[in-house]
Amino acid sequence: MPKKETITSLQQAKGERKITMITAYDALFASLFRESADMILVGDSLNMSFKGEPDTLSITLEQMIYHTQAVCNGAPDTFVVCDMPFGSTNTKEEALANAVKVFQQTRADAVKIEGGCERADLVEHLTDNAIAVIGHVGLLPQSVRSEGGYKVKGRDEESFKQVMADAKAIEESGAFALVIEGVTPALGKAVTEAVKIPVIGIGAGKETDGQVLVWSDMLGFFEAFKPKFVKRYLEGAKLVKEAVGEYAKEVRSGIFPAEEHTYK
Ligand SMILES: Nc1nc(=O)c2c([nH]1)NC[C@@H]1CN(c3ccc(C(=O)N[C@@H](CCC(=O)O)C(=O)O)cc3)CN21
Ligand SMILES: CC(C)C(=O)C(=O)O
Ligand SMILES: [Mg+2]
Repeated sequence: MPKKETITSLQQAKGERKITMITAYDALFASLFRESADMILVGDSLNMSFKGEPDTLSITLEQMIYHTQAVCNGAPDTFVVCDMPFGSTNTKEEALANAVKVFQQTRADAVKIEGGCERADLVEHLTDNAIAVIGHVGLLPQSVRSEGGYKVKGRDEESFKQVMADAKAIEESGAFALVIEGVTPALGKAVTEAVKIPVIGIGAGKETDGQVLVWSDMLGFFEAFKPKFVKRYLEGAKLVKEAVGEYAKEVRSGIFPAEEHTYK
């Protein structure tokens, strides 16, 4: 098993090697990812692909903590990041209290917070109080209702400049890394060059310091979700359906259970 990444080793990776991040929501899959991924993100995307909700907004801090505990159990030697859910970081005080809860109730190494300039003070309050923070700029899934959809950033000058300012403000606030989501490759590159902290992209082109994907998307389990930035490395849904179909057929025909599956 590779050695657990540290904040220092992740920061030293910038310009030297690409950082690989994948989400996980449970111990079993986390244990399968630990040998390949540098970091595991317990993403609030689990509200969609695990719970089946239409967006990420309704997941609670308690649910995030439960899944983070599971992931830490499955990947004890992997750097684990817990997404701070919608509504858990509205004020500095609330954000710190909730991040402390995450650190006390799980073995997460860091938390991730969506937002730019408007959250910079809040992120600084956390980093001042020994909470390791990853920022998240660009397309912000927790703003889907206020923005009226998932909108790629950087196609116009205004959003390009805004995301650049967001990234710099979050770096200033002491975040040790940044996730950038749903931006043009030019903006992904510009942000990566503008900050000293590692920038991990999702739908942000190939010039970032690393990549993150949602496990159920890249393994082809989440059939309904196939935005442009997802590459399928496995046809999970197809394989699972075939296997369960085979099982059902064998039960119905009496092939399963066979002699070797039966107690003597
Ligand atoms: N399973 C899963 N995977 C994710 O990557 C993910 C989640 N859930 N939930 C939280 C957010 C939501 N994400 C999303 C959701 C939709 C689009 C989307 O519809 N993208 C359009 C872009 C439209 C445009 O060009 O402006 C696309 O067609 O790719 C993108 C990211 C990414 N995150
Ligand atoms: C898409 C990634 C970056 C995320 O925030 C999540 O999985 O919730
Ligand atoms: Mg998230």
